[in-house]
Amino acid sequence: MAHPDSPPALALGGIAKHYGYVKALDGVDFHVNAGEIVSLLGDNGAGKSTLLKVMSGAHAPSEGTIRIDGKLVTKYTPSVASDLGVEMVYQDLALVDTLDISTNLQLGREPLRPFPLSLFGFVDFGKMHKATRTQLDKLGVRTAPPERAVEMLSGGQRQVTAISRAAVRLFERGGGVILMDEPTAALGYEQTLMVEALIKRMAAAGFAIVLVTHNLPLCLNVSDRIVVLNRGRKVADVMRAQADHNKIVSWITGADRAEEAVA
Ligand SMILES: Nc1ncnc2c1ncn2[C@@H]1O[C@H](COP(=O)(O)OP(=O)(O)OP(=O)(O)O)[C@@H](O)[C@H]1O
Repeated sequence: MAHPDSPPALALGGIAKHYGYVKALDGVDFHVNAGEIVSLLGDNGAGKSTLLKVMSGAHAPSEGTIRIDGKLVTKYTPSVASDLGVEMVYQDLALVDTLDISTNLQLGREPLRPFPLSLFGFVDFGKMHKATRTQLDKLGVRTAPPERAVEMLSGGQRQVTAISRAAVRLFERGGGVILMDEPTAALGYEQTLMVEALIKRMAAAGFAIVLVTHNLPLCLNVSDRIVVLNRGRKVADVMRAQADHNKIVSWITGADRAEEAVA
């Protein structure tokens, strides 16, 4: 867990986002601390993806501030986010199917062989697979051998690989924020448990985790805190213990005077 005096790993202040006449977000404050799992919930069109895209640098907010580890960031883009330790795990996973797990994890950072061994191929696959195995061991991930092609993996194994890839990058810098968009969409029961366990291990390792999901059981199982958006406004921001299934549904649907729940 973060030191109580540490600033949040990621903090958004007064975020508004307009798409033409559509006000997708309206004055949203949001933060996540190191070691914390925050679920972001809301009905279709509530603004979850838009807020996640603001956090990842993919969308510039129309108004508001972004702070990483307490520092105000201007000109926030996906590459600035990545440099500052904010990694997004996309719903479509963005893995290269024809390549193995190792290459997907190390893409762009593959260990190279020195001359004259490079005459037999530039990439040192032995070293790369070994490094991947060590990294996956650190994450407690044992799904498939690093040599296996991603196209041979199950949905759950692919999801775990995508999350591991973000985690491996962040491990190298000693922490950071992982943003996940529907990590268990289209996964079976066992696979969801596998992803759930990985999310918890990563938070225990000190990562800050933001989870956009429609999966209430997942949210209730893993979250430390739950944030609900309704028509672009934050209507609840509560610790897990203060939420249950019925309350969450009423915040999502707006059936409650939910502003009372905003901390
Ligand atoms: N690129 C865009 N151009 C115009 N309007 C957009 C765009 N992206 C989102 N919107 C609008 O902004 C609002 C919020 O959309 P957003 O995708 O953030 O919601 P969401 O909570 O992620 O919904 P879902 O659960 O369906 O993915 C919606 O009214 C949506 O139609």
